[in-house]
Amino acid sequence: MPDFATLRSHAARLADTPVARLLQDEPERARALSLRVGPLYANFARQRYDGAALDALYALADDAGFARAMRRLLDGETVNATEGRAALHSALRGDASTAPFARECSAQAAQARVRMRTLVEAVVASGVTDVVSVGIGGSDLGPRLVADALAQPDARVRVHFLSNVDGNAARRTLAGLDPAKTAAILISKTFGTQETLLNGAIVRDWLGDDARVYAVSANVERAAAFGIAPERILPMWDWVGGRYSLWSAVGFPIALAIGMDRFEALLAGAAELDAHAANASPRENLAILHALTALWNRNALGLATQAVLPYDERLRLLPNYLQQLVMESLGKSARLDGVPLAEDTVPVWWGGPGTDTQHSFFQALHQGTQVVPADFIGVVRSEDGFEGNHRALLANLLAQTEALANGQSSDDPHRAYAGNRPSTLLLLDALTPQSLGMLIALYEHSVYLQSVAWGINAFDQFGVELGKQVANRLLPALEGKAEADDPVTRALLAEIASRG
Ligand SMILES: O=P(O)(O)OC[C@H]1O[C@H](O)[C@H](O)[C@@H](O)[C@@H]1O
Repeated sequence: MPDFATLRSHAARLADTPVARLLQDEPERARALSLRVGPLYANFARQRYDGAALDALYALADDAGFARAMRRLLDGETVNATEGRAALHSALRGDASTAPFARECSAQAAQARVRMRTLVEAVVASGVTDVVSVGIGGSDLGPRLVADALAQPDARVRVHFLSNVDGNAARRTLAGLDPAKTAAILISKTFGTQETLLNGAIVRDWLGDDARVYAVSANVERAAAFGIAPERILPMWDWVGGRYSLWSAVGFPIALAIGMDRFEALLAGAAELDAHAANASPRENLAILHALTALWNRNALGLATQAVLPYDERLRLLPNYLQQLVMESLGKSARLDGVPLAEDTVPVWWGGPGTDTQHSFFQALHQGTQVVPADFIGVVRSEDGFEGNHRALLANLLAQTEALANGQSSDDPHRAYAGNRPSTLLLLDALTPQSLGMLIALYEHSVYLQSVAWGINAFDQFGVELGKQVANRLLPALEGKAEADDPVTRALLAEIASRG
């Protein structure tokens, strides 16, 4: 087990040394704690570690076997041990491995992309103006984020996303669409997800024409049984985790929204980050420093939440996407060997876009009793045509990271800012398919390395099963055909029945 106690002793030693002091004492800090990978720059100078603490963190990376673990991932070894599977999202976007299984998977992914390109062209050529993408969780959040971030005003088809089982979501999504000019894609790795099957049936019936219904699934039989013709089903595989799947045919809506070439540029950006994460030495490795910073804030400083604050409207869905990526991957309390963990794992991830959130929850970030470490994300060139706005956006981004770190003293406690609130700044040269691919892949690898340090499986999600099972048992109770076992649920069902 990596040595978290040593990290805590460094945190105790630094308890009275705020970030502002570290910056004063280490004139090179701003430069020394920055890294660049292509268009992605990162600055960690406002984190609360010093050189000795960083040495301890890199020693932990070594003890935990980060480099070996990265190889195991990319080579397609069974990193998802509880389900006996690989997690080869890297094979969806490049050739990061010479291992035969990983190469075979890359080849399958490339073949699927050829089919996907043909289907994208067919949909665009068919005169369809709108596409409804039906999926949830990993079959929704990634495509939704990327399609929204890279949306083009002159796109030939508009893509809409439908996830929630609440019928209001279907009603709102379909309102204003013309069934004769709309296609649907049902995305579900298992093709057994309640929300997607119910919403998929609504959209299929509303369309009234099966010829415009497509599917992406690892379960072709179930998709076919739903009435979707095999030539309109794109594949998924059990060696890809749902929340790591936007690089596969799950990205079909992305390719429809931004074009297949730009979708492939997104993959190329992620592949570049894969190569960096696998090959850069630990001290030059952005995925490693990002992961170590997360471990420092969680296990050395004991900080229980983490904010993600994109200063770019186009990245407004990044916090939602990262909530699943990070919290479904790392929200575990048993180690791979089944032993309960002695350390805390994932903090609560939350956030929202700046500058909006400055006017909502930033008060608490500056003066609340909980210190919340934050990832700020900015874009140097906005290309939105409003330069004055963009300068204001960047000024706010820089100001917030500075104010949180440095604080400001005052004789009036109500007007004092304690400062010493850590943040990382991630800066993209521009928001392009390539840079966005890199950014997402950075988070994927950081999450994986954190799981390695904790000895947990980042690729299962058994925690979501129980609620689904209980919901299925309660369906007949809601129809009045059965009784619930739980006394509170029974009382609630009676209340609902009396008002329904
Ligand atoms: O793609 P599907 O099989 O429909 O799964 C959709 C989602 O539902 C599950 O409950 C999991 O929590 C997610 O990891 C998954 O992405």
